[in-house]
Amino acid sequence: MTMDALKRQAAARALEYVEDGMRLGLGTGSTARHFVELLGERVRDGLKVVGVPTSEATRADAERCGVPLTTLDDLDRLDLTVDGADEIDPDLNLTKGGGGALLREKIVAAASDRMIVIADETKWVAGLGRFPLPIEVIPFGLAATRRAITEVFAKAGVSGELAVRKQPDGHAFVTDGGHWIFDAHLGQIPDASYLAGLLNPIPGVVEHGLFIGLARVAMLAGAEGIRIVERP
Ligand SMILES: O=C(CO)[C@H](O)[C@H](O)COP(=O)(O)O
Repeated sequence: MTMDALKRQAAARALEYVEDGMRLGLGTGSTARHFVELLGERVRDGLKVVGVPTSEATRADAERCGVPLTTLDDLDRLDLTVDGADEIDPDLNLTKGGGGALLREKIVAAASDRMIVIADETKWVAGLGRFPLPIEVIPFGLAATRRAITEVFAKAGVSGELAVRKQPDGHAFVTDGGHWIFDAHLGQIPDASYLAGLLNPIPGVVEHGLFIGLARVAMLAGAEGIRIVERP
């Protein structure tokens, strides 16, 4: 089975948790796109839901699939968010932001009663850090922000290259919020929760890709079928 087919299987399983009338957070990335497409099929069959997209890309996908949309300006709470991840550890802490949507993804996940993460089994890791950690920053004062991040890395016992994310044309990648992203190549993060707490207050850091305690359930698709892991 292809990786794409596995992602679609995980998305299909998450769809079983969607009920009529739900307010949904719609994640970003190739796995979340499968969920949006399958949700669109259910909407065409009469399911009544409303979604909040976590990126302009997901907004476009949802509109194409006929999923009714709203915003967190109009709603202050969601029932369920379904999103992908770049890494998932046994406590269901996540690394997210490979697609650059971490800020809206975290706002939407935090506003949801429940977050289900959908992925293929390759995203399951014993500990976070192999995937470069995205850190969304304000472009103003970049060198000072970089220095402050490096200092908290030392405090958290991690180190590695901190690279501004680039587009294929060499220009800086710009998020939907108009910010830049540092990708931190750390290799391993011994205490992701501690590092998250150190990164949060740095001026210039808008958000980072450590999602601690947000996901409640993970649906992991592999050759043997779907494995469902609930947060301990
Ligand atoms: O965090 C994300 C986007 O910001 C995605 O959920 C993450 O990158 C996983 O993407 P994919 O499903 O394409 O592997």
